[in-house]
Amino acid sequence: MLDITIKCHTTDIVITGGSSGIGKALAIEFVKKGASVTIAARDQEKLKEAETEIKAFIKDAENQKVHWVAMDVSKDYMDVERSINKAESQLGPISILVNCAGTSISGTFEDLPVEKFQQMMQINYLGSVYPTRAVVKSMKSRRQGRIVFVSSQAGQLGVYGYTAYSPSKYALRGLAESLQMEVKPYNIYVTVAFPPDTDTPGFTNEQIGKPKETQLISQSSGFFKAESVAKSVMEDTLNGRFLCSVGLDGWMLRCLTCGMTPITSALDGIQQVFLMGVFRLVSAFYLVSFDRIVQQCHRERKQKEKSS
Ligand SMILES: NC(=O)C1=CN([C@@H]2O[C@H](COP(=O)(O)OP(=O)(O)OC[C@H]3O[C@@H](n4cnc5c(N)ncnc54)[C@H](OP(=O)(O)O)[C@@H]3O)[C@@H](O)[C@H]2O)C=CC1
Ligand SMILES: CCCCCCCCCCCCCCCC(=O)[C@@H](N)CO
Repeated sequence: MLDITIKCHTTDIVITGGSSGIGKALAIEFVKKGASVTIAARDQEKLKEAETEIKAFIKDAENQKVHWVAMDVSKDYMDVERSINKAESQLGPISILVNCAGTSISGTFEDLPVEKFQQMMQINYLGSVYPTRAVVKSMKSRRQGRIVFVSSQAGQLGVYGYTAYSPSKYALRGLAESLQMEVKPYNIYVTVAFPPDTDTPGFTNEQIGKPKETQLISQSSGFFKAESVAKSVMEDTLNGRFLCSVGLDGWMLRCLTCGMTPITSALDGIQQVFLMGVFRLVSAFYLVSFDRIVQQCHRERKQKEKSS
C-alpha cells in the first residue's frame, strides 16, 4: 500500500516536546530503530538531560545523532522556522516531523479563565501548525515525508472539564485531514494519534485542580505507559497509517469516529464498515456511565455546599 520505504538509519526526525513524556519516549523508540533525532522544546536544561538519556539508546554511533533545539512552538512562526532550519543543518533534511509539544488544562467552562482557551489553541493547535509549515516545503521538494500530530482521545469525544483542551485537539484532526489530501501527491503521509491518559510529567501536572468528573471519565479508557503509546505512534507513522490509537477503547473510538478519514489499511477499512454501528451501541453504555458520574459528582458537590 505504501510506496515509500523509510530507511531508518538515514531517517532524520524532529520531535517537538521531545524533552519529556510521550515525546521523549518516541525519541527513544526512533533511536532504537536506528534513526537520528532532534528534540525540540523550551527548557534547555530539560533538553540537555533528555538528550543524554536518549543517546544511551544509540546503536550505531557513527551514523546516529541526537541533537536538541530550543524553541517555543506556539509564539513566533519565524522563530520556529529558524529552529527547524537549524535542525536541518545539523542532521540533514527532515523525514519525519512529530508534533508532540502540548499541554492540557481542565476545569468547568465557567471556572476556566478565558485566556486558557486561547492558550490551548496557541500551544496545541498553532504549535503544531508552525513546525509543520516550516518542514512541508522541503518534504514536498524531496517527495518524501511523514508528519505526525499528537491529538488525544479528548480530540475524539468531548469530556467534562475539557472545554478548553478538547477543541484544540479536535482542531488537529481537521488540519491533518486537509493536509493529507494536499500532500499525498508528494508522497507525504500524515498520522494523527489519539492517546488515552498516559503516565508522563505532563499528566502528573494536569492532576492539580482536575475535576473529579474529568478524572473518572478519562480513566475509563485506561492509563498507559509513555513507552507503549510511543511504540504505537511510531509503528503507525512508519506504516503511513492516518489514524493511530492505543488500547482496546482507543481502537473502538478510532473505528467509531473514523468519519471521512483516509483509509490507509484494508483491515481498518473493513472493520470500520462492519463495526461502526456496533461501537455506536457500545458507546451508549459508556455515555450512560459518564452521565452517572456527572450526576453523582453533582450531588456530592451540592451536599458539600449545604454542609459548609
Ligand atoms: N499524558 C497524557 O495523558 C496525554 C497527552 N497527550 C498529548 O501528548 C503530548 C505530550 O504530552 P505529555 O508527554 O503528557 O506532556 P509533558 O508535559 O510530559 O511534555 C510536554 C513536552 O512539550 C514541551 N512543550 C510544552 N509547551 C511547549 C511550547 N510552547 N513550545 C515547545 N515545547 C513545548 C515540553 O517542554 P518545555 O516545557 O520545556 O517546553 C515537553 O517537552 C501533548 O500534546 C498532550 O496533549 C494526549 C493524550 C494523553
Ligand atoms: C465504542 C466507544 C468506546 C468509548 C471509550 C471512551 C472512553 C473515553 C474516555 C475519555 C478519555 C480522555 C483522555 C484524555 C487524555 C488526555 O489528553 C489528557 N490526559 C492530557 O494530559
